[in-house]
Amino acid sequence: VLTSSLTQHHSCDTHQGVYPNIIHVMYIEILQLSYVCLILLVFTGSFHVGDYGTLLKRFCEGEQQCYLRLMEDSLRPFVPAYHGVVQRDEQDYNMMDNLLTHFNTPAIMDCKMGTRTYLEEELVIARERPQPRKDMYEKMVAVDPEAPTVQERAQQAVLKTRYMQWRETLSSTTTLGFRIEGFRKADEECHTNFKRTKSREQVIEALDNFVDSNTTILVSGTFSEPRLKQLRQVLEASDFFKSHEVVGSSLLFVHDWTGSTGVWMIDFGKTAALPSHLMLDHRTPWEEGNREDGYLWGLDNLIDILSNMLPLT
Ligand SMILES: O=P(O)(O)O[C@H]1[C@H](O)[C@@H](OP(=O)(O)O)[C@H](OP(=O)(O)O)[C@@H](OP(=O)(O)O)[C@H]1O
Ligand SMILES: Nc1ncnc2c1ncn2[C@@H]1O[C@H](COP(=O)(O)OP(=O)(O)O)[C@@H](O)[C@H]1O
Repeated sequence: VLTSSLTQHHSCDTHQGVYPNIIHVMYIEILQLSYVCLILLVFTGSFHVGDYGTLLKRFCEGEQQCYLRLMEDSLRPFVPAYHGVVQRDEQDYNMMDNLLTHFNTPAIMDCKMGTRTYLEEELVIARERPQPRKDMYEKMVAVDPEAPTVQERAQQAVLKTRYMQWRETLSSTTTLGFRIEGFRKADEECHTNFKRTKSREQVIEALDNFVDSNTTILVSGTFSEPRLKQLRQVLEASDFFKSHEVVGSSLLFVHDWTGSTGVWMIDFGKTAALPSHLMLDHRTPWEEGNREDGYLWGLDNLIDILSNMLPLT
C-alpha cells in the first residue's frame, strides 16, 4: 500500500525535468483583464494559463481527488474552483480558477502551513530504501555550509526527509506551524529570502513589509484576521479536513491597490486521505504514526500574530 500510494505521489511531481525547485519568476497573462501580471511561482513548466480566468497545473491524481472532494465540502469558498482535467501537448492538467484574475497588479504571498512538510510514507521509504540527494545537499550548504553531518559531507548528499526537517527547524515551520515561502508586491521583485525567518519578530517584520505597514488590510476584507478566524471555524467543521493529512499546502494571500483582498488554500499535491478509522485535529503534536500535520496549530499562531499587528483602536 505504501509503495503504491508513494508511486501516486511521485506521479504528482510537478518539479520534473528542469532544475528542481529553483524559484523562478513567471509572467502570467490574465487574458480577460488584458494585463500581464507577474506572479511568484515555482516554475517548472508545470503551470499554464487557461482560458476564461483559469490556471492549468500539471496533473496529479491525488490533487484531483482532493479538489473533487473539496468542491462538495464546506471549504469550497476557500479553495480555487476546480474545473476538471484538460490536455495540452499530450500532458494532462488540473484546471482551476486563477485566483488573481479579479485583482489589479496584486501583491501575493505564499505561506506554507503545518509543522511537517513531508508525508509519513516518505519517512518509511527513506528508511527502507534511502536515496541521498546531491541537489538537496547543495541547497543545504548554500544556506548553511555547517549544516551537513560528517557522513553527509562525505557523500555530498542528504536524504530528502533530512533536508525537509532541516528546512522546518531553520524556518518558523517547527516553532510556529507555518512559514513564509515568498511574496511579491506590485511592480517589485519577488522576495524569497525567508529560509531563516523563524522568530515571531522576523515573521511580523515580513508580514508588515508585505502589507506596506497598511495594517487596516488586516482589520477587514477577505484577507484579514476576522476572515482567517472564519476559515478556522470552517476548517474545524470540515469533513474533508478531518479526514486528510494536509502537508505542503499553502495559504495564498492577495491584495491590490484598489483595496481588494483575498486568502485561499492552495496546493493539495501532498494532501493524503486517511484510513477510515483515523481523524485528525491538526493541533496534536506529530508523532510518527498519528499523521498529525499541525495545520490548525499554525493557523492559530498566524491569527495570533496578525491580531497583535492590528492597530490599536
Ligand atoms: O523549498 P525548497 O527548499 O526548494 O524544497 C522543496 C520544497 O519543499 C518542495 O515542496 P513544495 O512543492 O510544497 O514547495 C518539495 O516538493 P515536493 O512537493 O515534491 O515534496 C521539493 O522536493 P522535491 O520535489 O523532491 O525536490 C523540495 O526540494
Ligand atoms: N489557483 C491559483 N491561482 C493563482 N495563483 C496560483 C494558483 N495556484 C497556485 N498559484 C501560484 O503558484 C504558486 C505555486 O503553486 P503550488 O500549487 O504551490 O505549486 P507546487 O505544487 O508546484 O508548489 C503559488 O505560490 C501561487 O503563487
